[in-house]
Amino acid sequence: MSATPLPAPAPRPGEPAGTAEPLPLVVRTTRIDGLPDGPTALLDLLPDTRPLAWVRRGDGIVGWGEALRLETDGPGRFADAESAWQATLARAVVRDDVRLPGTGPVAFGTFAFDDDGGYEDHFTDDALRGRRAGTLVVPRVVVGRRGDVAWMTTIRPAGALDVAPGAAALARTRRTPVTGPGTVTFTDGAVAAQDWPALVGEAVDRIRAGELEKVVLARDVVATAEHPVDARHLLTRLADAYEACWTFSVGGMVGATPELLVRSEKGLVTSRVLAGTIRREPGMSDDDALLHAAQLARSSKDLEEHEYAVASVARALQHYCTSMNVPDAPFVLHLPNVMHLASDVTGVLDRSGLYNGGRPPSSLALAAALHPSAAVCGTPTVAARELIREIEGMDRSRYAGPVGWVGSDGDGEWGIALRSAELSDDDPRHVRLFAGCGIVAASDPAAELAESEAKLQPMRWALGS
Ligand SMILES: C=C(O[C@H]1C=CC=C(C(=O)O)[C@@H]1O)C(=O)O
Repeated sequence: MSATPLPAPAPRPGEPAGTAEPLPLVVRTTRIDGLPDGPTALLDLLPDTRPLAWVRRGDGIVGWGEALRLETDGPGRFADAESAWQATLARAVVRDDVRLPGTGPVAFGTFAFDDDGGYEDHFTDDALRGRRAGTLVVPRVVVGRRGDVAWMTTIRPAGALDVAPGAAALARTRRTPVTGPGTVTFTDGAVAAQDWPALVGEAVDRIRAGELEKVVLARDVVATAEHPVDARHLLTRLADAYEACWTFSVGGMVGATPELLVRSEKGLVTSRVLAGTIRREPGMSDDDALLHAAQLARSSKDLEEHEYAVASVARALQHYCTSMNVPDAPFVLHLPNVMHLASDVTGVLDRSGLYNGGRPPSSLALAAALHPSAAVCGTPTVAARELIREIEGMDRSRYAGPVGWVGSDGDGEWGIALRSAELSDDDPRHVRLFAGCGIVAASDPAAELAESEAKLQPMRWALGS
């Protein structure tokens, strides 16, 4: 694990370079007025370098700059990130005049789907590190909105130039115009689209043979753009068109996910569980959409897929809650490209600290406990993860891992990084798009390929000029 404050702290007298502890962070939050309304108003503030975002229906937080970056990896990536964050907070000097979720110190995070093992035959050491990584980024500036209240937070290592938060500081932020990617070509990722149904067929055989009940298999597509891909171009298009989703950007993972792994706010825990999908054709009438929704709600194959996902979330959350509400039946979530079976599971957080050395679990700890749910892995979890490692043949990296933010009181929101793309560090014109499908005994490989195409649609569209 490593913590990288920017700028690097100077060694104290007599101390060798590189061993100094990160300097304490100085954090100030102030209310700001005059932020325009609209689903992209926060995103429109972002500069082009490493934008950070978690926005839905115009509310949320965006950030830029790096006051601190915490890098972890392997099976301990969540716990190590949590303790590094707690250590950072313990030394921070905070003045928060707003006191809402997302004000004060905030870290944005993205975590790899998998943590370990089984890949050595397929991937190089470098690729393995990416697969296992976890990152928390504490921005220099955060701007947020919740309903009528907007705020700005500045975060700096003690001793760095003090920038008072407020409208004047916001106006001074240097922003280059958002650029489009130009012409974009798409090619097969690790597994060619035409070969993918055979993998689904293999999974169906293994399920029918009784090895497991459900597995989620994914595929990737590589996009190559004429110009460097500006994450802000993707973010604003997604936030405009997919308003029911959480539009995110952290560490080069960009997307609009409909699935909330966990929100923890003032003792109330919520998880939006999705599994079970039907495609929505472009131009479909409202009447046809309702017929499709009814078909989805009656589909025993989709209801089975959904039940496994809800059970996995309920099972993981029950250890942390004093009471829970798990809906008996799902509702149908309508998105522009697909409809999903959806269940909002809620619980009251056990604040006794019984399970966590006297402290209630943070939203990050809850995300760690819930990951990977059966919406992205399968049932039983271990068998499904093994089968994914064995047959998927793809580096999931941070696709289907938790992405979101955590605040100083532990409250925060973590989505599952779906309907997402990974921007390349090496070549800004390259982007990897991902989509996966839950497979059960009744799954049809050709239909799953069509479903994965529908799930790729938001990112393909966002890359349009
Ligand atoms: C794994 C993905 O979707 C999950 C979430 C909703 C519906 C799903 C399904 O019906 O298969 C998947 O469980 C993805 O979009 O890449």
